[in-house]
Amino acid sequence: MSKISVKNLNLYYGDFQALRNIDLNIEEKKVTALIGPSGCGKSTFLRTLNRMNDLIDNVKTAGSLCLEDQDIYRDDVDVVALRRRIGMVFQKPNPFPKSIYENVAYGPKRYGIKDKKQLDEIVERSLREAALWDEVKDRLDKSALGLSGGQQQRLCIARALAMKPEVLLMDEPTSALDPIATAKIEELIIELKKNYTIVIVTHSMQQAARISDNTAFFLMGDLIEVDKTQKIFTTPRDKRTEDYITGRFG
Ligand SMILES: Nc1ncnc2c1ncn2[C@@H]1O[C@H](COP(=O)(O)OP(=O)(O)OP(=O)(O)O)[C@@H](O)[C@H]1O
Repeated sequence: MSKISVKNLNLYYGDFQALRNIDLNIEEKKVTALIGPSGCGKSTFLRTLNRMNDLIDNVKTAGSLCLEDQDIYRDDVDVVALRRRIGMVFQKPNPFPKSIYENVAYGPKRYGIKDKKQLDEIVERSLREAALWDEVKDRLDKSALGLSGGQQQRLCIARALAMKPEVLLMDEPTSALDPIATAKIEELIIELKKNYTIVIVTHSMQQAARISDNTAFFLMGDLIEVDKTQKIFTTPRDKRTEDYITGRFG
């Protein structure tokens, strides 16, 4: 089933067209990987899904993007509520300079949850879901900045999960991490897809092959091909996809 369906999406930064006629369905409770050479529009596309591009000046978006049956670009959409349903994790772990507890409790508190017991429960659930609880449960009041890079990234995932999103967008979430921390995040992503729909931008084709169900290949603003990951990496339909995955460019 499609969680998000994108039809005829075009996006411009001023006069520059960064995405052209994109049609793509994001399947529910699956991992969709976005791959392609630098500058092809992967991050731009990812940001259209929760309207993060709205924050950039001079962006024009046309086409239709639906989260289930809701058109997310309608004028009356509450963008804050939308971003609550579609959370985001960035390339570089970006915890707040606050305690581990406060990082996770921050969003729920802003949404008006004040009850300490309820916040405790959200913090524990989110940290458990992000496979971080056992490592931090005895130092919840310590600064998040004292965690390792991989732990910080799992904390950022916990922070997103605290808002009970339905979709998680991840923009190269492991590119700043070592192989062991990367493996932990990959395991976590595979676990999380039981409950969440995940869209991940990655430069690593090995990573896309390891963790994703579907893969979309972008090239210079066009979506060249989208299919089951297995198919993309074994028998792609388009010569350009084949050239990219066999390392002929990129
Ligand atoms: N804020 C912006 N203003 C103008 N042009 C932009 C902006 N952000 C991105 N672009 C341009 O849009 C195109 C797509 O960029 P985008 O960052 O989406 O690509 P990408 O595939 O994610 O690249 P990378 O893998 O290097 O992160 C590029 O040509 C880029 O220079």
